[in-house]
Amino acid sequence: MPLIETTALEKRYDNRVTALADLTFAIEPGVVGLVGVNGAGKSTLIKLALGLLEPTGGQVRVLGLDPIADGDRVRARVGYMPEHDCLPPDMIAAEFVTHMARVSGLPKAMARERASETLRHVGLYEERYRRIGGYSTGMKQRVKLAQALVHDPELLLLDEPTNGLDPAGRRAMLDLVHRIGTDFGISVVVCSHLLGEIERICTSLVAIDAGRLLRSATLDSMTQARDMLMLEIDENAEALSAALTQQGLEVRADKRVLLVRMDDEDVYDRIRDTIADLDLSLHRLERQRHQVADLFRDLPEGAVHV
Ligand SMILES: Nc1ncnc2c1ncn2[C@@H]1O[C@H](COP(=O)(O)OP(=O)(O)OP(=O)(O)O)[C@@H](O)[C@H]1O
Repeated sequence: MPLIETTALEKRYDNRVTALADLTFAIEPGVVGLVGVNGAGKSTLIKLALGLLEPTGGQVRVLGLDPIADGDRVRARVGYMPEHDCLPPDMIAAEFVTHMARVSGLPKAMARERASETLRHVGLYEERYRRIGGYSTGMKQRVKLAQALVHDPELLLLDEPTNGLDPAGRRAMLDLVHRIGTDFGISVVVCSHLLGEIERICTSLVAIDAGRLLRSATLDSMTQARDMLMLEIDENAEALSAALTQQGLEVRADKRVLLVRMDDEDVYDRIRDTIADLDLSLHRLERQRHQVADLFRDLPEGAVHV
């Protein structure tokens, strides 16, 4: 079952601002990056998925449920980390996370135990009895993450979890998110306006711009299908290009350099055999792995920050 599935989803604010339009996609379990520049509609999508907002058109399903009609069931199975600072500065972290566990319906003793455990997972065990107001930005982000995790959800929705952090803090937060996905087996949707930052921890990506879908695909399908073999030969590149094209391979030629799409591993053998048949001498052969960011460069300028 998809984690989140939308069909022609639309959200207009005050009948004026169209935050999302005709958005149709389905994402499978894993760590999913939701990318788009500020204002693209990421937070709106998350709020629709939580049932905090109602669509003005189309529909959204979360774990197969309608977030408006089945709001309680969705909230029981989903954890949410909001983008902006929303923590009570005078509360002690352990008390706050325990309280959030109680709000989710856990009995008192279990809520306390889960709060300690969750604060340990996010790296705040030693500091758990300190006032939140005295925490650094990185520690506050971790408390927000802990309260989202405390009721042991199946799906975490994280709105810009690296907001306000320095580069080391951003890396640490993303490593933590990655571990939640791999070690605890919890699916995660992580919003970011920086594709390059989150691609390394994601199993799939959904990119939106001005409320519309740009792309939705798994990382594997994005990278593998786009790998190319770069080969350089001393002479007669045109003959080699023609022979490979005739075999159905996709070839781009630029003087002595050819780029051949790697559809499968036997492309290596076919190139080797063709070079031998034509009696050419190969100067260089290299596999060019495409960075995910490369695949977004052909999109409208500024649509996604890579
Ligand atoms: N409550 C609101 N009333 C009116 N317009 C809104 C409201 N909330 C968001 N918008 C508008 O909807 C659009 C999408 O906003 P949204 O916050 O979903 O984008 P975002 O991708 O999450 O960006 P950011 O990371 O800056 O929050 C923007 O044009 C924004 O100004």
